[in-house]
Amino acid sequence: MEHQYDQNISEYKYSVSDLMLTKQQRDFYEINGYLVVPKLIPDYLLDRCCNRFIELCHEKVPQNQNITMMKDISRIKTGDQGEYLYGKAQDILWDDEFYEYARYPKMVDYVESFIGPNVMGMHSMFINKQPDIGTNSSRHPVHQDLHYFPFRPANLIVAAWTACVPITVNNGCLYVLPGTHTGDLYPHTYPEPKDGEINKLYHELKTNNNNDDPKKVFLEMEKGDTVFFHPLLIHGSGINKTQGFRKAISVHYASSNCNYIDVSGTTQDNIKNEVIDIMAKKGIIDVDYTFIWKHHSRLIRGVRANL
Ligand SMILES: O=C(O)CCC(=O)C(=O)O
Ligand SMILES: [Fe+2]
Repeated sequence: MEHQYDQNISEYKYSVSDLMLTKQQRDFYEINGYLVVPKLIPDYLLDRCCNRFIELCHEKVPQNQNITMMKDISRIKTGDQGEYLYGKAQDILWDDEFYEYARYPKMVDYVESFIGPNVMGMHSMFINKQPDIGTNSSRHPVHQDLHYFPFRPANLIVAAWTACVPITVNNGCLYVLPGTHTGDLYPHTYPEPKDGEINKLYHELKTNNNNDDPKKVFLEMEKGDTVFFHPLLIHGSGINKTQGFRKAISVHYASSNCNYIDVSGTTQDNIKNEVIDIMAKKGIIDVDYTFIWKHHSRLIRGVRANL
């Protein structure tokens, strides 16, 4: 199929083509920095991902798959096990079940509309937000994803995030600040301890005046609904006030035509050093930040260029 890539000749800045997007959807993304597509991913595929996550909570993770199982900080202390202990599976692109999500053709068609034909999966996770036990650790503080990424340009990066169960304000849905993708990348750091316990690497926007921002939009979603969002969009998620598990799966895609950048001396220095320290503790030493990203990413469609 011939696709029209009109990046240079159109007024569009944050999307490269109309392959999957109606004019209305494309305009919405350009203005707001996110787009919800209802019922994009079929239930059977999400059920398989949920089952795989539960399996991984109880079994040894295969060595060849790169997956990191992350425990919720509050649950480590309570001695909980299984789904109550693990809040996240990270770097899931080499697992057959999760990969079916990441490569789901209709979703990648949308991704291609935002970033073009050479699609890399850069960052991936299955998120299991457990019931909060009063420590606030189930919240995800307000942030911009670009803080974590040592590659540019930002406009050739897009996240896909899919609800695996019905997600509401009550169980900690995503919230977004529409239009913030047109701004800068801001400094991030750990939230104040008074705000409760916080999981490793969950940095927060430093100038956090956004909590009472009237523009905060809560994205309540049905199972299978998928939100695409720009890496500068300010977003986060609240605590899970229910007794159920709020499950979601996400992949952050980038065009392989992006380039790695050295983030030393920038606002991203803190996250870079923290990730390198974590790697060193795992015995992976003398690697730079971009090596880690090269190692975790996977080509999904098109050709691998620079990343
Ligand atoms: O699922 C959440 O609560 C937050 C996820 C998130 O920030 C992301 O996928 O970029
Ligand atoms: Fe995020």
